[in-house]
Amino acid sequence: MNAIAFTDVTKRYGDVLAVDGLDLEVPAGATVALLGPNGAGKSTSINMLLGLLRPSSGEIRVFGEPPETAVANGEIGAMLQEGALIPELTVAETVDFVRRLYPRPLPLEEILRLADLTELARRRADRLSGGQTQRVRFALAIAGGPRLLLLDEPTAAMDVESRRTFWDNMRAYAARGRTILFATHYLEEADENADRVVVIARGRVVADGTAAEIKAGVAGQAVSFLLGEQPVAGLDALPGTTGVELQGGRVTLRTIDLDATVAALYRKTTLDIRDLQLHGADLEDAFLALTKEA
Ligand SMILES: Nc1ncnc2c1ncn2[C@@H]1O[C@H](COP(=O)(O)OP(=O)(O)OP(=O)(O)O)[C@@H](O)[C@H]1O
Repeated sequence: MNAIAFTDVTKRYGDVLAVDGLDLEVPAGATVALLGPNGAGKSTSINMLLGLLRPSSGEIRVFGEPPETAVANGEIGAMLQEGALIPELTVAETVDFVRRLYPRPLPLEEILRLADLTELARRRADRLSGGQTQRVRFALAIAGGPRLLLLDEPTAAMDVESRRTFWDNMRAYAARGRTILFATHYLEEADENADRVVVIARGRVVADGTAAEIKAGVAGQAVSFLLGEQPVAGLDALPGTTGVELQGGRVTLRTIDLDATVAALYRKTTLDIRDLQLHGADLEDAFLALTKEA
């Protein structure tokens, strides 16, 4: 069953086309990163999934239902970009207050444990650090035991240590078979924490797959080697090769098929090749190539 299905969804704000014919299906149990530059349409898509915005056209379903129904049934939890806590309440009081609003909440102790807040349970909300506040917001997002968890740039204000803890907590929740969609512009976060990365730019999906598939789909791979005085003529005809560069005796072949290029280099030439190095595209190269203005 699909947790999320967007079918040809468009969202306009006046003249601005924020989401442009978005088609996206996320099966139940997946952890998906929505990766895109500023203004790509990530927050708009998440707000539509929560029923906070209506699409201008197209259809959205969450577990087969309209978003409003899924929200009313406590199926969706969300951590959005803003949202203040009530300063006078303790962490435990805050979480307990919110969990009681849901039809099938998780037990309080379990929520505190999943969000790494057990030791801070009696701390007042206005005495928390930024990273601790984010953990409370995560706790509120999972309080109802949602089948679908939406996180809009959840680590934006966190330091390195808080981020690590946050993603550990997120993965522990995902491991219970829950579906997670998170928006980010951090490539490493998408790479490390999602089993699928959907790259969006200008309101459309421009790539969709595992991080490895997205990297492999971009012509950013290369092989380089030392050739000494031997001639470079003919190397541009090797399979997959898109360019040849020569610098200080080192030849670099750019390729869209690293395996084929390297195999042909050994099998189809008689060159004496030294110090062969392979250069894979990284996700950053792929992301920049995919999202740059057409
Ligand atoms: N309420 C609004 N009124 C008019 N335009 C809007 C509104 N909200 C968003 N937009 C525009 O819609 C486009 C998509 O914005 P959105 O916030 O969904 O992108 P995003 O991918 O979440 O960006 P960011 O990473 O910066 O949060 C942008 O061009 C933005 O300026």
